[in-house]
Amino acid sequence: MVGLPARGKTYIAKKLTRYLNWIGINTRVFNVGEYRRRATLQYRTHDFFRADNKEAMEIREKCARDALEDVCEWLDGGGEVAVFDATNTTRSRRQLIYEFLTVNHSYKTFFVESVCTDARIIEANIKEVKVTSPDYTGVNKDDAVRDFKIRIQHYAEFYEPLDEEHDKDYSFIRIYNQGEKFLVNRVQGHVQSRVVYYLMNIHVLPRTIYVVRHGESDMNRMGRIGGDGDLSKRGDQFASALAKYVADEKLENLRVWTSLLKRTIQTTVGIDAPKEHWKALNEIDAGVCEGMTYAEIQSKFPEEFALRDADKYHYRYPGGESYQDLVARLEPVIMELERQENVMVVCHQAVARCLLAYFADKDHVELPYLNVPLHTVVKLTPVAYGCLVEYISLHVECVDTFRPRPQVAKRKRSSKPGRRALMVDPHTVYSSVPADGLSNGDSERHSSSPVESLTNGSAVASCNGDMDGLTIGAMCSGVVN
Ligand SMILES: O=P(O)(O)OC[C@H]1O[C@@](CO)(OP(=O)(O)O)[C@@H](O)[C@@H]1O
Repeated sequence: MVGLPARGKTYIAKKLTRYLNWIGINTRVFNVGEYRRRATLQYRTHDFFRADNKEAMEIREKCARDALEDVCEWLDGGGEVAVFDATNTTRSRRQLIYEFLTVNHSYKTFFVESVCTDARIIEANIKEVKVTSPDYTGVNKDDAVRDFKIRIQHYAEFYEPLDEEHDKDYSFIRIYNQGEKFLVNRVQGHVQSRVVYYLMNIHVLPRTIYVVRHGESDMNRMGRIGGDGDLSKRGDQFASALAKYVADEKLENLRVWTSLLKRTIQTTVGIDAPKEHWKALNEIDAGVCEGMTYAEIQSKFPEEFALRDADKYHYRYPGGESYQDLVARLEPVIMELERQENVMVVCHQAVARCLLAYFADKDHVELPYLNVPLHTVVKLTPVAYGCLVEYISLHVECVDTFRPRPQVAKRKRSSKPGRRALMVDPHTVYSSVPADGLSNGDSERHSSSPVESLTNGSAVASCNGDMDGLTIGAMCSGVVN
């Protein structure tokens, strides 16, 4: 990152990192401010940032070098992208970065500069995020704003922006006033071009995104997966409740997106807003298992069933898709969502999980077990460095289609290279979702053993998904080595 303080660098760094991780590129932010805070501990005024403060300058240099060492260690250990979040406002600092990472370690360096000349944006940024920074713990808000503005001046005295002449050999993007215009130079390779495309699509205007599953379907009531069934009577009631909810929210220029499947289109009939239907929003394709209950899959394809339980994110149904495939299919949807303002996406269980994982920064282990109940609106509101996630039940009864992370999952080393050796008990009994009322997770699985040990000595702790009303943070995060 490059740019004066309060130019949204950390916002960009975190958002980009969330996106790259979601598409499967292992990415991490290294924030030099955190190294500085660890090194200095006590509160520092703007004096600390004066270029003639020799002692402070040495500390700042050391922090940057330490962070760069950590970047290298992390990339050497299998990390794919490191976002080096600091001001990096001088040519000498950028040269140090380039020499360290590209010349000495052969990693590609790509600079992302945020240039901001709009005083209102800077003021808003200072007030929204800077005064609550740990640098100003216990400091009065006005004093913090005043101090921070002087800190910016100290940086501004020595600021050398990236420019086409001096920096023509570097790969970089300059973003002006949060996306008003861009200058892109020497993009090298696939990752950089995806980064550029992403950064050119995001915006910071306030808006709300709603992710909703279709109303309960006849297939849901029978506990059958996939297919293209109609809504049940209760599903229709939810459709009416949703139309009322949308009308009450009084959103400007709301757009409604559905999949091409009947149950999502039927759910939106009463909503008074322009609608678009995306094939990319169709539910995960369960291949040969389409239309079956989990119990039927388990009895007809016990090995497949066990494989899915062992690694639900990567498991691909024969003739169908995996969650990983689904994320790839949904990337254009995410990109378009980033470009839009208020949008309601009416979709399906697996699709909703993938979209929510992006917004709430959930990893591949948690993603396929996020609990997204039917007849519930998930409301996403962007806040400083992330997203507020609210679950709003519209109080229309429905079945529970959530199948918790299985309790029984053993692995042992394979004797045949390349073939995953699994010891998931394919005989654990499943019952289908009851057709006559609200089910809880208990109705679905009756398993025997609570925790299984792995052959390498560590354990997989099982846990059930849970929702705490406001966030989807309390989900499973078991680690499988
Ligand atoms: O990945 P799992 O947990 O099986 O959930 C996906 C399943 O959810 C279901 C319901 O069980 O989605 P949907 O919301 O479209 O009805 C199935 O169609 C789909 O296969």
